[in-house]
Amino acid sequence: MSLPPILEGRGLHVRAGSSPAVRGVDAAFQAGEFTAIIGPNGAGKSTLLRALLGLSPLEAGEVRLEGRALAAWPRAARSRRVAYLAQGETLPPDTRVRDVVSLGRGAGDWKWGLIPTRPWTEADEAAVTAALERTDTRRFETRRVAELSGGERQRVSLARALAAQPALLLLDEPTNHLDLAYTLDLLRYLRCEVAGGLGVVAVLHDLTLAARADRVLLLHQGQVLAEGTPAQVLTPEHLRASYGVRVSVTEHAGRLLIIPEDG
Ligand SMILES: Nc1ncnc2c1ncn2[C@@H]1O[C@H](COP(=O)(O)OP(=O)(O)OP(=O)(O)O)[C@@H](O)[C@H]1O
Repeated sequence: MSLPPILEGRGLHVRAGSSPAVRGVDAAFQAGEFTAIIGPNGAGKSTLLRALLGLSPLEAGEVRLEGRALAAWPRAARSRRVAYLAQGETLPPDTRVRDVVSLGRGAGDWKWGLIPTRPWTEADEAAVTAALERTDTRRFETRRVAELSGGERQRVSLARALAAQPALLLLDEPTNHLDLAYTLDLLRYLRCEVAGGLGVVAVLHDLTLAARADRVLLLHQGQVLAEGTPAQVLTPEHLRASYGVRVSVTEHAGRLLIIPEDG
């Protein structure tokens, strides 16, 4: 019997500006599963993530978190279950790294934006330390954000999201700014967390990375063009239809390689 989804969107229609950006998408995300969302620029990937988080108003459809309508969840409880790392997230430049990561523990827990609604505990401290360690950011935890490189900031953003100890982690292009070593580290880390039960949904542009997910959702013009295992989705036909590029797909050492033939 399959597990119920942590987060589920049914019949989602979302407008961005004056045009429809997501058109009739169904998507469900489980614990212990790594889903890659792929598709060309403007396909609606970020808009879909934002809609699933309740950050973009729905024109039609419904999002349910653990079986309950998203709108019925208090904001703080919702952000403890589902953490989000936005594309190009900007962090407060004068804030120290550890304090930024600590924000992940209390998202939405501030009354009138000023007064914490619950005391800071040892469990909070331990979760922050663990998130710093897992992202290899603890060694500069006392530095200010303004003193970090783009890749280091990206890892601090990830640490902030992880500090919430969510059931599901939504990441929008998390490998932006990361060098090859940290990209592979991130992937290894995510795989390890997924094995421990975390659900991960990542918007990825690198199809070779997407090929290492459990499941791939290919968006094209706001609709799901294909969904399934990497081998089912990452076919020359699907990639030609969505990206307009001819590719060949081969297997090397048990992994799919996508090689563009044009150009
Ligand atoms: N604020 C906005 N106002 C108007 N149109 C928007 C807005 N945000 C997004 N769009 C449009 O909605 C569509 C989907 O955008 P979205 O950012 O979801 O795509 P994406 O697949 O994440 O793209 P990318 O790979 O370039 O990040 C695009 O056509 C985009 O131009």
